Amino acid sequence: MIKLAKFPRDFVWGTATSSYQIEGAVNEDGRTPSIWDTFSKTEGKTYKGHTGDVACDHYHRYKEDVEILKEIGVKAYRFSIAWPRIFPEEGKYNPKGMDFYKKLIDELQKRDIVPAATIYHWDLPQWAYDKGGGWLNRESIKWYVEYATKLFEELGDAIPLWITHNEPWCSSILSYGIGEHAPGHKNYREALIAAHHILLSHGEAVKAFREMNIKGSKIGITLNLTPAYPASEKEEDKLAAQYADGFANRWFLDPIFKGNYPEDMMELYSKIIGEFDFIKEGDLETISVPIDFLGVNYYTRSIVKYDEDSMLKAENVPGPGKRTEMGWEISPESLYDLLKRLDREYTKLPMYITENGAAFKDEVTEDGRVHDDERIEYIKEHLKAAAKFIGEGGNLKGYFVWSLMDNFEWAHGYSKRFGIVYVDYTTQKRILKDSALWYKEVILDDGIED
Ligand SMILES: OC[C@@H]1[C@@H](O)[C@H](O)[C@@H](O)c2nc(CNc3ccccc3)cn21
Repeated sequence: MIKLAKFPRDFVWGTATSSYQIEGAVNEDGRTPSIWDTFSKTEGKTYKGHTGDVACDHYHRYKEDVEILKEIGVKAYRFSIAWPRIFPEEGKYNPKGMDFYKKLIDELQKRDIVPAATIYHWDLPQWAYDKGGGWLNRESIKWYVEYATKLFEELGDAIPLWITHNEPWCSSILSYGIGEHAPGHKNYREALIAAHHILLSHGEAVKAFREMNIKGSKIGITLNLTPAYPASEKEEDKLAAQYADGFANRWFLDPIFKGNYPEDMMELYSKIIGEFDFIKEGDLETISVPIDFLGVNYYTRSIVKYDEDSMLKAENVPGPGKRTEMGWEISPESLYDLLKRLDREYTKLPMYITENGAAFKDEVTEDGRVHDDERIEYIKEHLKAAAKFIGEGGNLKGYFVWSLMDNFEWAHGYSKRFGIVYVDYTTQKRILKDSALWYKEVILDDGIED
């Protein structure tokens, strides 16, 4: 069999999850509610009122799940830490909450699996929201740094890859502006204030991490990035794509890597939100403190045409490609374009694809298996794009499939399955899908065969 794409021997093959989506045990060992506990229990916010109360019961089944990671042969496992387990109340550290993560890390280390920890993957403690709206309150930076510092103290060098935030775009724009995610606000000025405070909290945590001089550990941030393409060669469609790119990507990439918000978006947004009085002297220096790597979450691209009436002057146009169960166009070539653009315009730092994957209609067939050929195809095509970038000298160091297992898909509840491992939520039985068996071979070969 010829190899379609070969990866470096030290390429980091992983899978990813997040705390609220898999753990369950929402009232156990001192954990208090997060904004997602509140949001998911609010009428109409999630599919059929689904919540993370039980999820994949990973809090109790973590040993079995780490054994599955070993069976698949991953080199690294990206998970997130639930802030409400660590600080159930402001200023009140909960060692029992930390103990869970120490046990999880211990299981990973026993199997030579590298832990990659996301400090914040959207489960803000409800107490923080109750004090001035969570990320709307500039005090959230202090609360976050206290939380992150405790993690560095307790887990420090046991975690080689620290990720400050998962997708600030989602925890701000989607959550305070569009309202699809917790806390469900629909106020664009609030969204930009939240984004600013989240980015500031990132910078302050990196500074705290540097002061602690944690040997062998690296720190970065994960951004969800969606390349925007014009629907035609018309100048107005190109302008629409510029604004769509600013909305999704540059509003976060520029402050982190260039130390400023993009001028064109500042001008556009000022007409909507008024003064940027929440940006203080020195903030952009803090946000742009040097990091060690960039995490890239890639799923799909956008194609836009000019729309005078929309805030962004852009209207999405459906692409020609096949779609996943989320309705997202499958566009592996756009991942290559994205990686090349990041390398060209933003950073030569190591990058990790910290999430890439797809939801498809998965079912357990008579043979007790899940033949998810579409997911194999999706991952294969995106790995080929990644290999092409590496082959051209691109500094891509790893790839984490989203997700290890089916889990709570936010507003979609359990209706969308992203896992390479199937979860039967009535029995909590795990079944390795064909994609997990295929990924195992890719990892063994450090490459893809057709
Ligand atoms: O939707 C799949 C995953 C989700 O389960 C992860 O928790 C999250 O990190 C994640 N981010 C994206 C891409 N961004 C996005 C865009 C619109 C809505 C929700 C997420 C996809 N995903």
